[in-house]
Amino acid sequence: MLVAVHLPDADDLEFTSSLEELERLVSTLGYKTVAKVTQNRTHLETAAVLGEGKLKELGDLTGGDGHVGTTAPKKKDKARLRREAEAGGDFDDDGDVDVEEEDDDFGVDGERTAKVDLVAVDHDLSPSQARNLERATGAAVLDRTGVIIEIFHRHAKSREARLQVEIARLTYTAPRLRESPSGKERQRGRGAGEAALELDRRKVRDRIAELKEELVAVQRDQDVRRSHRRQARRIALVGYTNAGKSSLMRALTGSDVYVENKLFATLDTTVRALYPEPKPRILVSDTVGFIKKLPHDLVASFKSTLDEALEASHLLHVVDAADPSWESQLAVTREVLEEIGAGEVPSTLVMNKIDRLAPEELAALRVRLPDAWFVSAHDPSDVASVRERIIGIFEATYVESEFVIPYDRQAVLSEMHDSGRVSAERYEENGVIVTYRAEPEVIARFRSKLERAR
Ligand SMILES: Nc1nc2c(ncn2[C@@H]2O[C@H](COP(=O)(O)OP(=O)(O)OP(=O)(O)O)[C@@H](O)[C@H]2O)c(=O)[nH]1
Ligand SMILES: [Mg+2]
Repeated sequence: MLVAVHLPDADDLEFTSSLEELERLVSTLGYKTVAKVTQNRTHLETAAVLGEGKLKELGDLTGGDGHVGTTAPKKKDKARLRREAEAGGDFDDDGDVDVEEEDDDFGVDGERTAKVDLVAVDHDLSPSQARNLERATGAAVLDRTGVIIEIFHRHAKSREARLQVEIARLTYTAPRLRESPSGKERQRGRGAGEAALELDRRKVRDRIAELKEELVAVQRDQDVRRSHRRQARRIALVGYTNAGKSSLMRALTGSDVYVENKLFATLDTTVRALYPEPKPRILVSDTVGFIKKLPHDLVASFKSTLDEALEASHLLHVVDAADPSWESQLAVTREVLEEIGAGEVPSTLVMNKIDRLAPEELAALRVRLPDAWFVSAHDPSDVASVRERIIGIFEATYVESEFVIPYDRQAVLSEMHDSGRVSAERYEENGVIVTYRAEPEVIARFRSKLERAR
């Protein structure tokens, strides 16, 4: 069940697309949305976001009693416990959790026929709002941040990503611990509860510190690995989630990175060489997608997941041109890039999925964005032209120079072929005269190499 309040500062498109995005986010978690409860209001209600009447309506739909009672929530906490148990929660070693029956025949017209597993709210909830909503609905409640953290938690694969997500998750859960005592604490009775809570909070703090240390170690290892790749020329694909970065990566590198029509299909950076390989080769990084209202702790985790990519000399900013909210997605991506210190890296807009646009829409966009590349990642000839243009980006920095390479130093000539473009070779008495185009640093490197040999 999705819940959102249409506040006066959001226009209709923003409101619906945000809600649709939330729907896609929960579907990434494996939930099917059965209904959306929305309300026009000037502000969010302090107690439980929705007004009293709407809250009652929501309770009817979810099988809860629809108000923020004062009694200790007994039954309702099971949902939370179960979720935490499923998610491998760190605080509840109480494995003895009742699993409530699941029932699929939910009356969309709002009859009280079945329970829902999750109420996802498209606003940031305070711990007490979340708590109150859980009481009123009898279901587990997550806000957008909680949903996103949960996705990362379930899907992060690399050691580094998992550490970062765990830190974000604990930081998110810690304040919520205060107002929602876990089963373990309740068993200990009232007085003990307080002490146990203190203990739990301290445990969380210690654990966060521990994880941060581990993270530093993992990152040190990666720095070493990265420095081996440093000479390579690199570009990074960045952009909003589901824009088509991985699809483009696959097509450009002939690799089989994961592509899926779901949000946050990619959570780790992968690096592959452009294929067929130009000389010198160019590395392409595929990165995690951005999303609006990205939880702050995850921004930090994005930063480090993205660090590698940000060492790229050029960013291809991939945009889903067929998404009605592409403009705000573009703005969000730029903001986050700015925030993680990548605002200055040169970038090119790649308007993707143009196969989904009507010809006149495409024409209008071309006029608006004269410098952007317009492509479909599914069209091989578009991909080929992206490849050529990527090579072009690097060759644009080339300068031309002439070298004399003695006959006993022909190995240097073959190295030169590997790191730039040899445009002419003339065999003379004292060696091969080579007209060479490459990056200025590369030219300088060969100069000093040949000087030294003399
Ligand atoms: N029609 C069309 N669909 C595309 C195109 N490029 C990608 N898609 C589809 O868009 C969906 C998302 O593609 P991905 O490549 O996984 O997107 P991503 O940017 O890597 O997404 P995240 O990893 O979730 O951030 C998939 O269903 C793709 O098949 C395109 O040019 N045209
Ligand atoms: Mg991807």
